[in-house]
Amino acid sequence: MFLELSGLSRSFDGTKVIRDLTLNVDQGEVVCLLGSSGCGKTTTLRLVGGFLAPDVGSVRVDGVDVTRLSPEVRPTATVFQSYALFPHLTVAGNVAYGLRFVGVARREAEGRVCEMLDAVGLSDQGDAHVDELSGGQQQRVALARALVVGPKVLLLDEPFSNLDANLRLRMREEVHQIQRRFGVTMLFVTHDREEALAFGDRVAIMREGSLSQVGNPQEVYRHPADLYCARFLGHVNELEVGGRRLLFRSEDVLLGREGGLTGRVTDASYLGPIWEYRLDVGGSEVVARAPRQCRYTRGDTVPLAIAETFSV
Ligand SMILES: Nc1ncnc2c1ncn2[C@@H]1O[C@H](COP(=O)(O)OP(=O)(O)OP(=O)(O)O)[C@@H](O)[C@H]1O
Repeated sequence: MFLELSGLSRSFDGTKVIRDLTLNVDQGEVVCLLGSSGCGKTTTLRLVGGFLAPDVGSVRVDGVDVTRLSPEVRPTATVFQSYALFPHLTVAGNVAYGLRFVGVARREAEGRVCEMLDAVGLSDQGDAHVDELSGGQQQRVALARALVVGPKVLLLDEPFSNLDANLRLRMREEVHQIQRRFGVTMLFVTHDREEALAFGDRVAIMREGSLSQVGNPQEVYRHPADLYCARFLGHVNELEVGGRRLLFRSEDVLLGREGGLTGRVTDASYLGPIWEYRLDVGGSEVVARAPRQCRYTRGDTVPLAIAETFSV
């Protein structure tokens, strides 16, 4: 394994925040660390980046134990939520900054800065000051600054959280392209389930300082380890049918299809590409997501079938 987190634990003021966390990441793989606020995602990233030391456990990168190394000498680079750019330096100055500590000759440094600015689409902004840039551009500078040192592992802490929804999607795609181009191994922190599913080769679901499930997006979504993981990734319907408890996703409810069940529509919300319905099915609430063409209104009685269930 390329990045190995083994049995990491860390307490603050006597409270255990990270509990015996183990995670292995392949070379070139993107793993998204997904969890609710306060579950320990940033602390985990700081342990990997060297900004914090674990009480117990180790971090290895490419076979080397880096647990006691400081951030500057670790083969990792971090993109923080706040970008942490230097306002008094130009775009190129910010990108070049990291190279000062790794003893790269001036000419080579200039070449690498140019290459990185090109990779993030900022070739013509090298002389600009960072406070003249938009949020998305600042994000690109932060990414270029992290990549310029040629890290073996790139750590990203909610890098898109300050961007609006459209830019967020665009930056996600751009970072994905850059990741593929450089083949860099990534640990990516987010609390956004869609972002984790779309971005990660694997998703690691974190809860109260440890990992509840690690798997590829389809695995964690379709075969959740437990109800917590299932609910974290989307709405879970629970229905007693013939003495059995069925668990199923809202998009697996087929409205208008004869399946032995009937529901009464209690609410309908238009979400753009789809409608979301709430139905009363024999006294239980069922949430259904259906294409635009599938149109019902409150009070309608609708036959329904369930396409797929899952168990935990
Ligand atoms: N330096 C610190 N001193 C004391 N407590 C800390 C410190 N850093 C983190 N914590 C606590 O550890 C817990 C986990 O924090 P962490 O920032 O890792 O969570 P998170 O999952 O990244 O949350 P968010 O999504 O809100 O950023 C929280 O209860 C936090 O208050």
